Order: sequence, then structure tokens, then C-alpha cells
Amino acid sequence: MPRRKKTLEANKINFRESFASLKFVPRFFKEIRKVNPSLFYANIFGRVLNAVLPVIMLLLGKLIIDEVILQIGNELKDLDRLWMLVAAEFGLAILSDLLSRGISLSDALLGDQYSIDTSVRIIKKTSELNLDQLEDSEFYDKLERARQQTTGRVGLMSNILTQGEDVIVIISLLAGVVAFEPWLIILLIVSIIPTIINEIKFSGTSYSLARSWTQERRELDYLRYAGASDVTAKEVKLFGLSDYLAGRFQNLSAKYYKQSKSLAKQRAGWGSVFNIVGTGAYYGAYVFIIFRTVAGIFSIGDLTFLSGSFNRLRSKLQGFFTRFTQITESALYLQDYFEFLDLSFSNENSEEKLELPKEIKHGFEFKNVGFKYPKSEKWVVRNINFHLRAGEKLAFVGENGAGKTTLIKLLLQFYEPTEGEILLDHVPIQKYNQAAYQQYFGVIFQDFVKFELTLRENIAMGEIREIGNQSRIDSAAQKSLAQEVVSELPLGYAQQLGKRFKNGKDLSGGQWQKIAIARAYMKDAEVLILDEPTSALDARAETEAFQRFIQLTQGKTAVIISHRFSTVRIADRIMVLKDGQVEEIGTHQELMANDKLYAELFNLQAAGYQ
Ligand SMILES: Nc1ncnc2c1ncn2[C@@H]1O[C@H](COP(=O)(O)OP(=O)(O)OP(=O)(O)O)[C@@H](O)[C@H]1O
Repeated sequence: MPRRKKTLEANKINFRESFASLKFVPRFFKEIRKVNPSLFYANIFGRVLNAVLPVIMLLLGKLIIDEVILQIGNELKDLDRLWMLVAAEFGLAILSDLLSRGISLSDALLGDQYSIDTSVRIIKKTSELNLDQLEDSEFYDKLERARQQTTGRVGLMSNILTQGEDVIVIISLLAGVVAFEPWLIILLIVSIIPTIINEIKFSGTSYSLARSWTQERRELDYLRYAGASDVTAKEVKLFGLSDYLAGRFQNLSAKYYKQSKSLAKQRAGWGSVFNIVGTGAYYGAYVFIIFRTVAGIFSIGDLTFLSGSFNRLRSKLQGFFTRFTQITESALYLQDYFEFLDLSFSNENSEEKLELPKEIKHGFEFKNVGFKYPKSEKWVVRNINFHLRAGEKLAFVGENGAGKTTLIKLLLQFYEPTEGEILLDHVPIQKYNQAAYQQYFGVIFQDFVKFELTLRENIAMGEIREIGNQSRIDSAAQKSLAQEVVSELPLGYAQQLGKRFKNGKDLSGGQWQKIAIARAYMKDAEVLILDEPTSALDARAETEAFQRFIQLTQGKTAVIISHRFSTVRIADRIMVLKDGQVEEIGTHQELMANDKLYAELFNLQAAGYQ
């Protein structure tokens, strides 16, 4: 796969870059501390205590052996000191075990709490971003890697803390070894160099591989979803797609497996070679210590202390460097996570924002508006000029892809026009605070969300702060005809909707739409937008829903998109779009008299009903 190899090379992170990612570690720790300060400090204290125990225990071991040998040679045995030493070692062994367990427990608890915290922050951050950012595939890659941070990176904290703990152990053991035989340090350095080379060689490689595969992993997730979910099941079965989707999944995974296997094999191979060199140096030191003991320079106690310390030092130092690579790799994910949290959204400049008008006086004006979607060269809409008057009900009609929904997205500031401007009461809409501006609208999109939550929650989503206000929910349900759905369900408002969860009930398309319309009524919005909200309603329900809508929202400004002309004609005015341009605008009577596209489409549909 030459293409894949190239991407991996392009994504290759070197040791310096891995090292640089460590700058995010202090911020990471600040966040963990914020999650649970007392547990965090208890963890650090336990680790410091645990770190000084090994050298004390090795020293006690040496004292015990020396005392045993002394007592063997004594005629009159005085064992008090020996038993005291043994008791002290026993006490420390228990303490060390308890500390290790306590540390693991608090690591796990802190890790869980931090993982919840990061997931919540990712959800909140995602909602702050602009639609153009959300629709960008590079953004999804970043989001995917940030998400991995929430689940895969909890080990980072314990790794870093263990690193700190090990530094204390290493310093204390080094001090002990240096006090007896400074020359051993040279052998120690020789024994550890192979590990360092190995770690530098492979630094960042796992992350690089994972990074170069971010897109494919999303593709794999999608294929898994497409092949095995309730939403796709009907078509997968009917069209017999299961083998095809499973095959695509298998092919793509096999490529990843191949690369991952080759990396793992290289790591294991080089690791073994370097380890042989390191072990050789350790045995060199061991032989040296034995020689000096046989020569009578070291006692038997010294022999056990030094060989024990040397062995521990070597394994601690090895662990230190191996863990260092793991830490820098994890820190690279951390970098993705923080970069994601720090993403700013384009509209948020420092400019002072204006207060929204309490009551719309003039309305919205599109002036020469043209728009191309990001990374696209095609003008989706162009030269758009119209006035949505205050209190008016304006309908958009036009063929599929004419640009109706795009105009709504521009009106809602999901995107900025590529040219021209949109004004609200003579002021460009970007001058208003974006979040407050968007709160001005009650919108039901054609692809509205069917939340797999309770019916009550589904309606209350329109104004979630009012979820406890039963009379408001009742009234919204009544206005949208969703009351009929509520009364048919055994648990009424408490009914779990959708099939994903236990006792969930799925609804028909029209029933879901009635609930979605209730959301619009739930919110006492200044401007209402209904983008084909009634396409799944039967003819009687649709006419009723629209007539009610017009009556109930008197004085409110509204935009309605519909393909049914019987509905559209109820609006105050109708705007006909064709190929991204305004073809005609006027009342039903005016457009019929015009006898152009509107009249043609209207008559076409009317003829279909005769
Ligand atoms: N996120 C997007 N990125 C790029 N192009 C898009 C995007 N969304 C829509 N388009 C394109 O913009 C054009 C207008 O789409 P839009 O959804 O505004 O049409 P519409 O009039 O609402 O159509 P329909 O009646 O089918 O809902 C289409 O050609 C579509 O392919």
C-alpha cells in the first residue's frame, strides 16, 4: 500500500516533537487536581512515602543478614536487635502493600472522574462550534483523537506520577550504591544506554500510526454502524448488504493490522537485542561485587544490598525510560485534546456585540447574498435579495437542491455569506452576539433529531429549562397535535421513545413530526422556522397543523419550507427559488396571476389531486 506508507511517513512524529508535547502536562495535572483536590494530594503523598520504602527495606535486609552472621559467630546469642530489624521490615512490607493498593485505587477513581469531566467538556465544546467547523472532516479527525484522550489517556496520570515516584526511588538507591562503590555507576550507565537508544528510536511511532489512521478508523466505526445498527438493519437485510459491508470492514482492518504488526515486531526485535546488552552489563556488575565479597572487602550483607540495589536501579531506570516514551505518546493525544478545547469559532471576535431588539420592527433583509459551502467552488445561492417583514409568514418553495435550507442556515448564522449581507432591523446580523441571536429562533429542520429519550424530554428540548413546567409542555403538545400521540402511549409523557433502550416505543414518521413541532411551540421564540416539518403528516393533519400554526403564531415572524402547495398558499407571501436564485416573490394570488414557475408547479400539483 504505497499511499498508506506515504501518509505514515508524513505523520511521523520525531523524538523532539514528542518531547515538546510534554508542555501540556502541567495543564493536564491542573485539570485533574480540579476534579478532586483531596484525592489528588492524598495520591501524591502516598507515592512519595512509597518511593522511599525500597531503599530502607534493602538497607534493613543488609542489616538483618549482617546481624545473622554476627550472631552465628557469637557464643552468647543476643537476638533482640535481630527481631527488631525483622519486625521493622515486616511492618514496612505491610505498609508498602497498603500504599500500593491505595495508590492504585485513587488512580482509578481520579481516572474515572477525569474521564467523565473530559467527555462533558467535549460535548459542551462541540456545541459551541460553528457548523462549518462541524462539517469539516479535519475537524472530525481532531474530535476523534480528542475523544480517544477521554478513554485511553487515563493511564497517563498514573504513569507520570509513577515516574516522579521512581525518580525518588532511583535517587535514594543511587545514593546507597555510590556510598559503597562509586564505580558501579559506570556499569549502571552502560546497562541502561541500550534502553535509551531503543526508546528514542521508537518514540512517537505508535501515535504516528494511530494518527495516520484517524480517518480510516472513523470509516471503520461508520462501517460497523452501517452493518450493525437498528437504523440500517432493514436495508442491510433487504439488499443483502451484510457481506459487502463486513468485507469492506475486514479489508480496511487487515491493512491496519499489517502495519501495527510490523511496528510491534520491530519494537519487540530491537527490544530483545538491546536487552541482551543491558543484561550483560548487569552481570558484569554482579561478578564485580562477588569478587570484592570473596576478597573480603564487602560483607555478605553488602553483597545482597548492592546486587539487590543494582538490579532494582537497572529495572527502575529501564522502566523510567520506557515509561517516558509512553508518556510522550500519551501527551501527543493530550495535545489533540487541548487543541480541540482551544478551538475558537470564527464569529467570536473581540468586537462589542449589540443587544437584540426586544421586538422586531423592520424584519430581516438579505442583500445580494451569495454563498459557497466551505471547500466548494459552487455558488449554492447567489444574488439573493428579499425582505422578511416583521410578523410576516413567508414560505420558500423550489425544487430539491434549490437552496432553501441553505438560506435558513445563513439566516441562523450557521454560516457567513460568501458575499452580501443579512440585516436584522437594519443591523448586520454578525453584530449581535451569536448565541443570543440563535436563541431568537425556534427551528424545526427537516432532519430534526429523534432523541431516544422520554417523550417529555423530546418536547421539552425546545426550552429545556422548562422541563418541569407541565402546563407548558401540555400546551405545546396540544398546539402541535402531539397530544394524540401522548394519549396513545401507555406511559404518556414518561414513555421512553426509540428502540435502543429497554421498554422504548418507536413512533411513526408523522408522530415524530408532531413531537418535533411541539418543540417549536415549547420555545416562545421571536422567529419560527419550519423546514418541511409536515412532510410525513397525512393530508388532513398537515392542513390542520398549518392552519393552527398560522393562528397560534399571529404577530410572529415565520419562514415555512414545504413542497405542498396547499400548505404554502396559506402563507402571507411565497418566495420561489430556482437554481440558487429568487425566481418570484409575492402572495399566492399575485404569483398565480404572474403565471410563471409558481403557477406552473401549483397547477401541476393540483392536477395530480383531480
Ligand atoms: N454542508 C454542505 N456542504 C456542501 N454542499 C452542500 C451542503 N449542504 C447542502 N449543500 C448543497 O447545496 C445545495 C442546496 O442545498 P439545500 O439543502 O439548501 O437545498 P434545498 O432547496 O433545501 O433542497 P431540498 O428541497 O431537497 O431540501 C445542494 O446542491 C446541496 O448539494
